[in-house]
Amino acid sequence: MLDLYGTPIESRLLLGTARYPSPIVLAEAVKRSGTGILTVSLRRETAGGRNGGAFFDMIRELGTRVLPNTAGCHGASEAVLTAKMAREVFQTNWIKLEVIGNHDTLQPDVFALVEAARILSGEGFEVFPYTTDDLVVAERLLEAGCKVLMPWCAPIGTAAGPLNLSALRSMRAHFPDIPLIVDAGIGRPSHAAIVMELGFDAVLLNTAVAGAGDPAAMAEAFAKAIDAGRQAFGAGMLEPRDMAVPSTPVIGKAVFA
Ligand SMILES: CC(=O)[C@@H](O)[C@H](O)COP(=O)(O)O
Repeated sequence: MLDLYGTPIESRLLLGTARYPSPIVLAEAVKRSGTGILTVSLRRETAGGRNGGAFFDMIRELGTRVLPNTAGCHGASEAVLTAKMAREVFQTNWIKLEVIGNHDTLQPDVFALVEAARILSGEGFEVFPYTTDDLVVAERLLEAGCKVLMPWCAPIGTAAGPLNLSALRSMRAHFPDIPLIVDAGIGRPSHAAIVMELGFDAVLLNTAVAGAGDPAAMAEAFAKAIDAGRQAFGAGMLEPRDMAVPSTPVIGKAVFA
């Protein structure tokens, strides 16, 4: 079972809660996904014109564990402040730490991310950093106290799928014992299956489900793909070969008259 900061989690799908057509559709998607963790943006919901309090109440009523996030924060101090608000609102030390460094790509500012991770870990938070697939940054985040890493596979909201499989593969190989959750850029269930087949521990996604024609059906499709990818990883997959190998062994030679 997936273990995140000592908490066992059954489902390997973490789901975002933004951009659903309605709260009812969100609730149905959560149910059919079987997810054990929902991520909720503090800044978007409190500043986005909606009534943040009512939205947070609705999320609590779903009864699923919440991983609040600092989406929309652009500096370490803003992210730290938002994390502290999240701790008050959701009574949890978990925080998905997002510090955005570029408006167009929503690429994380990895320098501010490491700084914020160090401050928050020092204050008792259990930090889930949204990061790139860079190994040196990953090392720094672990040194800063993170025990889980959340590398992107493509920029947020692009649905582009894994853009750099080789970087993801080396991340898995370098950190065999650290829970690695692919976060952002997943567009299709097949993308989720691919990263799970590489040995990633879980997937976090939002746009591909919330923006689907039928979000609840898509949530279920993702859950199945994630389970299939995980099972395939555990079952031991064949490596691709250059030369053909007959799938039916042939004994002796056929004689044609
Ligand atoms: C909801 C959330 O936390 C997003 O910032 C996250 O990174 C998901 O990205 P996608 O919307 O691309 O799945």
